[in-house]
Amino acid sequence: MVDRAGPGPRADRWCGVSTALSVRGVHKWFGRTPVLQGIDLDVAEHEVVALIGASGSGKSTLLRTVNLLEPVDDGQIFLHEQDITDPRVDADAIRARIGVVFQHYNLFPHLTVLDNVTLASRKVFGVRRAEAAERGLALLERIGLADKARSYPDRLSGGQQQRVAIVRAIATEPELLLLDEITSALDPVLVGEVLDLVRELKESGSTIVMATHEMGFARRVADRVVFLADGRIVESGTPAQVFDAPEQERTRDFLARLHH
Ligand SMILES: Nc1ncnc2c1ncn2[C@@H]1O[C@H](COP(=O)(O)OP(=O)(O)OP(=O)(O)O)[C@@H](O)[C@H]1O
Repeated sequence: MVDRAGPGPRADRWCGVSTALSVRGVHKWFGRTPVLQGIDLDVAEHEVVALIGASGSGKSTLLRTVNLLEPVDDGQIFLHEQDITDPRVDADAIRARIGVVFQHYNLFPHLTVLDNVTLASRKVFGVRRAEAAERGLALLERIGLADKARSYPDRLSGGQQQRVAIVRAIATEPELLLLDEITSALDPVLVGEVLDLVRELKESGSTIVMATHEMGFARRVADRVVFLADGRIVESGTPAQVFDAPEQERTRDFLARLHH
């Protein structure tokens, strides 16, 4: 694997950064099919990493192993130096430290927008209703949707729902945010809205790992782009390095195919 990104400008900006996530030698099989074949990936605090690669290359599976939705078959994953693949860990407690947003917004349809945003703070962290509501409203304000607080999700556009799903994921101030194809179900205008929000999160210091098919999205938001093929990291670097001057033939082939 080739990583040309180095510490990069963000490491300078957030001086003294530590490693938020460390994936070490992770293997995963589905039956006899190897899906992750020795993944090593370190993500610094405040870093935004985009996983790119063909369909089936293992991006979602990697995110799912980090969120403990899939057990690893070999290797270890550390969240702020805690081995979260240790079978003795409390998986729910680990998941409470990680925010996740999927392609389909997955808001609870029977809960109002505000209750969607505050549910985890109240149920998992025991924050009092009034305090959770105040914080939830502030988050909705931030994305211009405070007037929808009492609405149900089906009254919102896809882009609005996806932004609510994102603020719901950050409402508990997670140490790490995993975004899995969050723009795939949206039309181009709405992609822009979601992109702006992710950029804002980046500016406020969130640590993000996102799987995406949108190279424009990866280029504009990521500090580092990681290209996966057949469950392996083939190449990693800054967006300019990977997109404009890929060193590996497989990366070049993948990018060339996107343009045809
Ligand atoms: N639960 C499962 N059982 C069996 N095979 C699975 C399962 N989940 C994923 N796979 C297989 O693992 C491989 C990697 O899938 P994964 O979803 O991680 O790829 P991806 O890079 O995220 O693809 P996409 O870009 O299409 O979302 C694929 O071959 C897929 O069919």
